[in-house]
Amino acid sequence: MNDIKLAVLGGEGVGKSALIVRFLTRRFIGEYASSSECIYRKRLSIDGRQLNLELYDPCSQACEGKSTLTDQIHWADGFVVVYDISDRSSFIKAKAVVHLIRELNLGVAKRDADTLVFLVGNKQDLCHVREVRREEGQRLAAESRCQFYELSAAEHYQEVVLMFSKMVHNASLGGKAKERRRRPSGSKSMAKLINNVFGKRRKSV
Ligand SMILES: Nc1nc2c(ncn2[C@@H]2O[C@H](COP(=O)(O)OP(=O)(O)OP(=O)(O)O)[C@@H](O)[C@H]2O)c(=O)[nH]1
Repeated sequence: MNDIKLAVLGGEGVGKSALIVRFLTRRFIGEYASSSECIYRKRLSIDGRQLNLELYDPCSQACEGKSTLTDQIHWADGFVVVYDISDRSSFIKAKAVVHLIRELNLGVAKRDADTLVFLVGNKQDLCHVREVRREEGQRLAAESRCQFYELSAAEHYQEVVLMFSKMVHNASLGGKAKERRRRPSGSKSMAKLINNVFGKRRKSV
């Protein structure tokens, strides 16, 4: 069975947990605990194949055992980088995250340059107080070889599911190559790294 590991990254309060919870449970519950990082786990069937999905939701505030962005980037098969369209500072942060992912990819190996990254402008329902134009998101995505989405965890259930499903599908296609790249360092050391980075917090939905 394939294991797919996705990290949802971005600034504080952009709606990372809201997007994950919407995808996994269909619900938008409004308020989400943000004092700890966690990994949500779910078994999925995509194109008739069984997959174990792990979705990493970081902690924006200072918290025990907090992993670094570099650790998160090394752990995941794909990234959803989120900003809030009504908060320009969150777009600047998303841009920095996307650039860092691309820089680290190049540092590891040239063939990793196209690691899967989706750029998501969330809170589209707040477009009356928009601070980031859609074209700016599109431009950053095009420059950084990302797929781009503007959506609302609050109002667009179908779009949120489509976005994550596409990410899981694409990550599953690249999984074998990734597994081959991981093998030389040994699966034990990978498991150890994950435990060191994320501790033992796990959530199943
Ligand atoms: N209007 C609107 N509010 C949203 C949307 N998504 C999330 N929110 C709200 O934004 C706030 C932050 O959402 P979270 O999901 O906790 O954001 P986060 O990025 O996980 O936050 P941290 O873990 O603190 O970094 C909450 O009050 C959510 O209800 C959206 O699509 N539209």
